[in-house]
Formats: sequence, structure tokens, C-alpha cells
Amino acid sequence: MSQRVSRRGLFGLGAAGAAVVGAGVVASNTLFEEPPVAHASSTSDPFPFYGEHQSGIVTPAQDRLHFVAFDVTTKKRAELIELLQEWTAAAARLTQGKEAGSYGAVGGAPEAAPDDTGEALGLPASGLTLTIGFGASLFDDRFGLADKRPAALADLPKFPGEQLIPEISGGDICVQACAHDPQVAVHAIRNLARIGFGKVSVRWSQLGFGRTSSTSRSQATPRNLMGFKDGTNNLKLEDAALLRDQLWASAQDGSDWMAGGSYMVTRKIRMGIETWDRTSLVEQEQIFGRDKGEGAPLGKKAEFDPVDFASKGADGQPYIKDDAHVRLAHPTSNGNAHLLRRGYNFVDGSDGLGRLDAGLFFIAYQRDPRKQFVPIQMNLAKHDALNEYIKHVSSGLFACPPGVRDAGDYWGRTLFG
Ligand SMILES: C=CC1=C(C)c2cc3[nH]c(cc4nc(cc5[nH]c(cc1n2)c(C)c5CCC(=O)O)C(CCC(=O)O)=C4C)c(C)c3C=C
Ligand SMILES: [Fe+2]
Repeated sequence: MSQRVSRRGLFGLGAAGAAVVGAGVVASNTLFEEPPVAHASSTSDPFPFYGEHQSGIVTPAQDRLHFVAFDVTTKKRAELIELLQEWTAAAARLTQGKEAGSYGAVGGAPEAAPDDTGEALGLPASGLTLTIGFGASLFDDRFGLADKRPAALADLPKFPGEQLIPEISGGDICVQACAHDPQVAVHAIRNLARIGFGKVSVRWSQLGFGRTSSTSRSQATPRNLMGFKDGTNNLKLEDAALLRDQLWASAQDGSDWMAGGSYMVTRKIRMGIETWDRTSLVEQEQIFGRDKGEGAPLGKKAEFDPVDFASKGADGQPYIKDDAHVRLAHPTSNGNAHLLRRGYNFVDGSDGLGRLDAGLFFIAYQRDPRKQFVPIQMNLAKHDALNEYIKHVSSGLFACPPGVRDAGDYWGRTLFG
């Protein structure tokens, strides 16, 4: 059964209702709380906010993304904790289709700035998830966190060929907003930025459309901007044993506060779309090692046929070449390392030289980037035939803490508490 608490419903309470709600965040939650659905059954339904793990990781990937990285500008630890608490309360509301604050866009005092910006009034939850992560720079000496930096949050090495732009890389805190409606995702990030005014500033942000991964077997595999099915051989929510082994951090990994959390790597990867579009079909397929129509491994027929790196064609050469993307990224080439990929296509207009500024905003979750993203990306950066058509221009690495248990908990409590 689904619940629908749309912002329109809330708005309908009017000022009197809003005034009661205004007694406080907890009170407002109590007033409106309904048991969250375990699984959204339509694209307008909410996903639960509270749980052992943050939503937005194994949650079936939604269609739209607004990703933001903040720098913390306050020097006071207490102010940062207070902000995380305010953000958590707002996120609990927003993900359930409510306004960011209890007064809302039009229910507060006319003399005061509204506690919601209003552009999502009337829109349902739209499957919004908000996922927070902490970057390595947060663990300097500003907030007394230096000895809490997890070993797995080690700086990524420099990879061959990358051309990173510092202004759109890194950040102290990130928030990934995913939803089926772009207005809902943008509204959520905008309101978190508004609440954070004076304590954080936006370092960079990225819009994404058209998910490029499936994170559940219930989803069809989407296509990336190169026209290939992307996300076929991904970690999926149904792979319980693999998720335990490869996705979720545990207390035994060395940082108690991260138990139940996961590490997120982001890479903005620009594609040379125009060159790609002039490349022959056979070459495109050899670059990935899969066919373009079905997404089947070369030498096989169906998308989910197992990849066979040994079998050879009539010419005596392996169907999947040594420099093919799927061979180099496969767990068998990387010490059994898996990733949960959750990326999005992006088009940021054009670059002034007649080319689309487009590509893949790659997002991957894992238990330990030193053993997963780093060896895979090193292998790809050195040998991948795809490198001729792509350029990594931004990078991020964030420790995403465990889920928020209930209305008395907050994002990052295990780190600060
Ligand atoms: C370091 C990790 C990876 C980066 C960076 C990356 C970039 C990238 N990938 C595609 C398109 C496809 N990738 C596919 C498979 C695939 N990619 C990675 C990792 C990275 N990709 C992995 C681990 C895998 C799975 C390999 C396997 O086990 O078979 C595929 C095939 C379909 C699929 O299984 O998802 C495509 C297509 C692009 C366009 C890109 C950079 C722009
Ligand atoms: Fe890939």
C-alpha cells in the first residue's frame, strides 16, 4: 500500500494547521507521520527515510539526479552538528513529499522568509532519496575529527589521463538527491543549501538525467549517451551476500561509526560524443565487449548471458578483446572487486566549440575504495579502449554514514555523538 502525503495536502491545512505544526520539527513529524512504504510502487510514491542504511544506495535507481558538494564555512563544531540535525529533519520531511519546514512556503509569518522555497508545492514525493557523505577534507583539525578519518577514505591516487578540475572536485559534505521528477530533486538540494546558509557554501553541483544503472533486478537496464545498455552486470539490491561482502562497511573494517555505511566515488566523465558518433558499430561494440542492440556479451545472445572471456571467434581471436571495457572492469580482472554503480547521464549545454558538453556522472558505492574503485579504475585508465573517447574532469570520495534510525537520530550522529 502506498501513502500519498503531497505538499498540496499539507498546504491545505492552512495557517492554523501550520501553526500547530510549528511547535517543532518532532511535533510536526508526529502530526503527519504515517508508516513509510517498504517499496515505492509508483514513481510518485515515497521511499522510507529511516533505516539501517541510507536510502539512495540500493534503492532502485530513480531517473533524475541533483548532486551537491558543500564546503563547511562555520568553524564551530556545535554549529555543524546543529546543521546536520536541521538537515536530517528537513530530509525526513522532503523525502515523504512534505515541505522542508513545518510552516511551508506560504504558511508562515508574511514578514519572514518562508521555510520552504515553494517550487515543489503540489508535487508528490516522486521517489526522492537524500544520501549524505563526508569528504576527507572534513577530517582536518577544524572539528576535532582528525582521528575519526577512516583508512578507507584515503585520497584517491592520480590516475593516468585524468584532467581533474579542482573547483568541481572534492568537498567537505555531499548530498545526492535522486527522484523521478527533476523539480523535486532540485527543490530538495536548494532547501538544504538555504538551511545551511552561513554554515556551508555550495562548492559544486551536478544535474543528471536518465539513470545509467539498474540497482534492482526489477528494473530494465537503461542506456548511456553512447547508446549502450549500462548497468547489466551491476551489484543489485537482491544480491544480499555480495552486498554484505562488497557494499556495506562493518565495525571490523576499523571505523565503528561507519558500520552500515558505504563509500561513494563520483567521477564526472566527459564524452567525445561527436567522435564516438563517427565510430563504426563494430568498433563501438568491441570497445565495450557487448553488442549495442541487446547488450549481450560478444559471442553470446542475451543480455544476461554470462560473460565468457575465453571463447574465440572464427579468426582465432577472443570475442571480447584484451582492451575491452567489460573485460578490464570485470571482477575476475580485479581481485574479485565489485561496485554498485548508480550514475547518470549529463548534458551541460555545449562547449562553445560546437560540441555537446556531455557524458556520464559516474557514482559508485563500495565497502573499501582502496580495494574496489582504485584497482578497477587503474586498470581502465591504463588499458581501456574507451579512453580515446572519454576524459575524467571531476572526482569525489565520500564516506556515507549508516542510516538514520528514527526521528531522534540525525545524519552523522555516529561520527559526532
Ligand atoms: C572504475 C569504474 C568504472 C568507470 C569509471 C566506468 C566508466 C564507464 N563505463 C561505461 C559504460 C559501461 N560500463 C559497463 C560495465 C562496467 N563498468 C564498470 C566500471 C566502470 N565504468 C564495471 C565494474 C562494469 C561491469 C563489468 C562486468 O563485470 O561485466 C558496461 C557494460 C554493461 C554493464 O555491465 O553495465 C557499459 C556499457 C561508460 C560509458 C563509462 C565512462 C564514460
Ligand atoms: Fe563501465
